[in-house]
Amino acid sequence: MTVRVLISDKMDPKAAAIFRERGIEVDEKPGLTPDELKAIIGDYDGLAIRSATKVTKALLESAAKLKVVGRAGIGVDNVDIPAATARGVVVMNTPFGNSITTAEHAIALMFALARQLPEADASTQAGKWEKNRFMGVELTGKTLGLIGCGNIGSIVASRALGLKMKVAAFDPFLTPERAVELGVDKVELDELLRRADFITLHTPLTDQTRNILSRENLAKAKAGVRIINCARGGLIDEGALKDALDSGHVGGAALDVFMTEPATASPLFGTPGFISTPHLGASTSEAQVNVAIQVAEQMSDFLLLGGVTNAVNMPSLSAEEAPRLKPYMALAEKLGKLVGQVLGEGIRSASVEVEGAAAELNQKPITGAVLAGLMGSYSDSVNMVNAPFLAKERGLDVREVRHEREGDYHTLVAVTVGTAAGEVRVAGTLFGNKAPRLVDIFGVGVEAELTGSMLYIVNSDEPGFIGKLGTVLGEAEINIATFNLGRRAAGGEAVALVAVDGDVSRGVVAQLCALPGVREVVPLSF
Ligand SMILES: NC(=O)C1=CN([C@@H]2O[C@H](COP(=O)(O)OP(=O)(O)OC[C@H]3O[C@@H](n4cnc5c(N)ncnc54)[C@H](O)[C@@H]3O)[C@@H](O)[C@H]2O)C=CC1
Ligand SMILES: O=C(O)C(=O)COP(=O)(O)O
Repeated sequence: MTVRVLISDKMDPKAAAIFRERGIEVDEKPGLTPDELKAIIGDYDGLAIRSATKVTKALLESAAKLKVVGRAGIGVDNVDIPAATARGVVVMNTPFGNSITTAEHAIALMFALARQLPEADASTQAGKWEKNRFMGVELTGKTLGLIGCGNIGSIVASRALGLKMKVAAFDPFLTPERAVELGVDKVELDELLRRADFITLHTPLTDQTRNILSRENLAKAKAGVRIINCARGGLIDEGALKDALDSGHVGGAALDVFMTEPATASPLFGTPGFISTPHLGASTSEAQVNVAIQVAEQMSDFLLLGGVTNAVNMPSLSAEEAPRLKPYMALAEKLGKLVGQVLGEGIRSASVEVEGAAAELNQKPITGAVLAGLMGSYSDSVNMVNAPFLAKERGLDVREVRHEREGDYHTLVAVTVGTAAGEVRVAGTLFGNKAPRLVDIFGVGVEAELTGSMLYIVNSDEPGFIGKLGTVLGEAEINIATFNLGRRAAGGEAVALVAVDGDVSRGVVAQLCALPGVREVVPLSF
């Protein structure tokens, strides 16, 4: 089957080359309007983007085949992650490929502010030679306030320390040990504002960081502070920044990113002390090659092998692990599907146990597959990506249990599902490490392949039942492919799992239900 990827932003040609090498069809169409993109997105399994493409809920609704969005870069605020997750689309980024480059841009802007480089350049090239106009400040000994001390922030810190600056960092997730290791002072925001001669922002745009340099916080900053933003527009109140530059409270500001991009008009433009670049933080040839290669490899691994790296809405699964896990995920999904179809609605909890060889594997994808199977019976669009999210949304209590020891089987996945009526358990193993087999259904030992169209029948263990069942199916011209029987005790409750060719109509199900001793008949499909 042809796998197709669309690259909808300007990307290094290495990305397209990798997709092609790996047998994926690729179209490069940077600069489409949202409507143009919406019109064609339905043809693609993968979408590779940078910051210009907006992956909105409306776009995702037209993306019937889409399985993965790959961001060649870090920030994913241009992707509606909840909407992608709800539709089962994996979103991945490349969290390190452009961090040095972006940190260097922040440092470049800091120098540009300290020595008014853009203005001095423009004036000199205009033939003015204004040597006395451009008095700068030294960086040595000054305090740099970092808001956000993650990958980029910590690279900026190490460069600034090399420039003999003092570094104070505000980052609620920065541990005191890491701060010591980086050589930065971990401080609260107010202290940073009070102390910093330069402030640089390196947080994602979230509800907590939006407007973090608000009018009020700008007012708290040290007089003459110089501000750099190479992270995201929206972190600074641009109107308040303009006023603070005009009043001289802020001595200079350099923005690479803006609230609205492309920023072709802004009240800040032309303000003395203001410098801007058009979201160039990641734009070096080195960084663009890094992120292009990485995103194409990650997306190809996912589309071709099921490997998941750097997903922001799903646990990782290496391309090496994926083939080993594949049969387990098939087994897990079948077990989930079985219980989901037999119980229908009303599931409150699910516990996924792995035992023996299965316990050596990454359990998250196995649990995801169980949940996808379990909930797939009441929604068509459930998959491994959105199943854990949907389970949480439905208030399902999900547990994972790992037993290193081997039981009766060398490998086992068991699923216990709770409803208001109590708990039921099914378990399965892999024959030859690849073929999924059900070995326990609600406490009854069986050995059944879960495949195609099946019937789950509970009846009292009485002579003659199998003959009557065969007659009803035969008269309806339904061929029995395999027949599995198990029972709790002789003469007690028996369970039959019958694989049949073709679908079983409601009428036939009703006839089966009417047979003497039959307690339950559920048509299943795998
Ligand atoms: N201008 C450009 O071209 C580029 C911009 N970026 C932006 O830079 C941002 C940072 O990138 P990385 O350092 O790689 O991300 P990261 O995830 O490694 O670091 C972000 C840091 O922000 C901290 N943080 C989160 N909420 C915070 C809060 N409320 N207050 C203070 N700190 C908070 C986190 O704890 C984390 O340490 C990205 O999210 C992206 O938006 C990234 C690359 C290029
Ligand atoms: O990686 C990021 O977060 C960036 O902001 C880089 O954006 P870009 O890929 O240059 O549009």
